[in-house]
Amino acid sequence: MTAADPVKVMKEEVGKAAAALVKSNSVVGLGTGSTTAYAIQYIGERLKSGELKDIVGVPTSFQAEVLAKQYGIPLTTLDAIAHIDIAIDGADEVDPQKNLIKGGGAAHTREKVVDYLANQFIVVIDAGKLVDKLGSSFAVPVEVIPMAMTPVMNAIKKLGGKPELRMGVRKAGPVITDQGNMVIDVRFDDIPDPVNLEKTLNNIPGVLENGIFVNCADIVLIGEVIDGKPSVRQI
Ligand SMILES: O=C[C@H](O)[C@H](O)[C@H](O)COP(=O)(O)O
Repeated sequence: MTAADPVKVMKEEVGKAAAALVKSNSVVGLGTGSTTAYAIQYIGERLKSGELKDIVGVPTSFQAEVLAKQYGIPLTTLDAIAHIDIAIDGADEVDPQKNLIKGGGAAHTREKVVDYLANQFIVVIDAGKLVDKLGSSFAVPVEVIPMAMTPVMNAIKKLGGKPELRMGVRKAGPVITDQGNMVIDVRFDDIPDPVNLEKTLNNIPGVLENGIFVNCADIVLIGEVIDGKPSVRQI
């Protein structure tokens, strides 16, 4: 028998813990990525068992929509609801102030809309996503409309960033987002002020949204494996 992949174990454990926080009669923001996928699965299982009743989900991506349908979670749109009670979403980096970099799956634009609207935003990560400073291991994803790609890249270079157009895997050419745009991944040697950088990037004409999320995460659930045993702690 092969040993379970510890990262997968952490993701499943933390996804399950987040799913347990969802209450009946609530509107749930459904995030994107491999960690949130477990939360969606366990929300579906709680619905199926009758433990959870009358919830509707607001998906943050085509991936979340497909998974929600697969696990029997009824869906709605932002036009049909007055609020979101809880959103569950992953992250690529989390700093001690609970600022995030998101967008490893190119879904950060819709995620930002849904996660910021939620009364409670729960972030689900494995312990490897914790960093002392944002940008230390992950580039900042920037969604850009295709005709503005070159001027946006030039503007980013002037800010000291190193932009790289995200290319598809098993697809020739760039990654195309759910909105039909492209993603530029930007490496910064240092991000001393994430609040300011988020605004500065979004002010470049042609940028739709970037993956820096500040002042929005309420709880970060961290999946860990300690002495071979999976556990979840929160900050
Ligand atoms: O665009 C994708 C999202 O921001 C994801 O939530 C993020 O990349 C984390 O994904 P994962 O849980 O697969 O590491």
